[in-house]
Amino acid sequence: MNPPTNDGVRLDAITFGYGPTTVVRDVSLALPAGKLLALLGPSGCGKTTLLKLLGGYLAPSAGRVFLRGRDVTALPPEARNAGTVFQNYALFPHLTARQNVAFGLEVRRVARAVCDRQVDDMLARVGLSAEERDRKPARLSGGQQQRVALARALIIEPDVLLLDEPLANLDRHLRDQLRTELRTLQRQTGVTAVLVTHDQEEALAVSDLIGVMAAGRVLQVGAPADVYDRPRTPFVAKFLGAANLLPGKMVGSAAEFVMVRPEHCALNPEGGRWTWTGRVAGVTFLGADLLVDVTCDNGLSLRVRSRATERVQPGDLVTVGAAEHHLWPIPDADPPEVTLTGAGGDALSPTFPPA
Ligand SMILES: Nc1ncnc2c1ncn2[C@@H]1O[C@H](COP(=O)(O)OP(=O)(O)OP(=O)(O)O)[C@@H](O)[C@H]1O
Repeated sequence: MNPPTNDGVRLDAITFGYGPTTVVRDVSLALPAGKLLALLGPSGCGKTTLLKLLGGYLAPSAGRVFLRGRDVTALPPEARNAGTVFQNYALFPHLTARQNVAFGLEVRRVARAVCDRQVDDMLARVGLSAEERDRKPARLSGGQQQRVALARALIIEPDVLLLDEPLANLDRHLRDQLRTELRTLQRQTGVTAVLVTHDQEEALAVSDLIGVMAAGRVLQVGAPADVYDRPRTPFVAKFLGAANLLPGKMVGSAAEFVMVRPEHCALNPEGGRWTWTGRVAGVTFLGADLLVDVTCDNGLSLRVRSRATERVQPGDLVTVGAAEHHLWPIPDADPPEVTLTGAGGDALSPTFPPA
């Protein structure tokens, strides 16, 4: 079968193990050219391994890898035209920023004058000042080093840009700023990109598509809002943000859980078909919002995100309501090797363990 020409990246049934331990299981996905895919999942789920399989640093035990419609499964990294940015920058310490970025062009024997111009253009695009360009990595901040790493990856006009937690070592403010810059640059250059992250917000904020991974599988791929609003499994629901998972079925659905996000729950609504009564177990002040945890008579715990102007205290008797269109019956179960609790600690404990 010929892959469609708008393919940026395609994985067909990729499986990989370190020795006998399988860490990537039968992964298939397609990313159109020019789009950014965020691979999101808890530590150890196989994100970096999948990125290495894309870059050619590892070879799959089964399946095929296509970049720009070309079957690269048997090709080594240097024949794949992939640009890579790692969490730890991995710049050449003895070279200046300029020389680091020029390296990829020199290997390709680009003429000196052309090379100089392109390197300067690229370093300007990533926001490095003229003076910083002549510094070695040790004299650049983490954010500046990551800008150089990005320039170095982009200057070769890669078929795919592979980003392995590139912002993880930066402080929060810089991380937010750089992720916006990264996204702008990716859009401007039109490069197809795959970003590995365990940060839900980062994945939702920068990507065209999110692939949620757990235990070596990609459980769902879709547009951020789609995956957030319509998760296919309980794990996906929980990993993308706080979720109330109500055990039980809605009429016409085989789902075992119905999801409602805390921001779609209201305290003491007037009327409504979907309401639960209980006592406030805890209140967390977040500035603009409050998180209100409610324990219902039947043992159910519900979290409500409401405006901080709401006046509630632990012990108050309240009603929690949600509009029917915000109730999402989760269509699939998690695969057996994926456990909500085992995969990521407390944040992933199901609110309502299955009976
Ligand atoms: N070189 C290796 N040899 C053996 N096992 C490995 C090796 N590298 C990774 N693993 C294991 O493979 C699994 C997947 O690792 P991988 O680094 O792909 O996960 P990850 O999702 O990127 O995690 P993190 O977010 O912590 O980097 C983990 O269980 C890990 O311990």
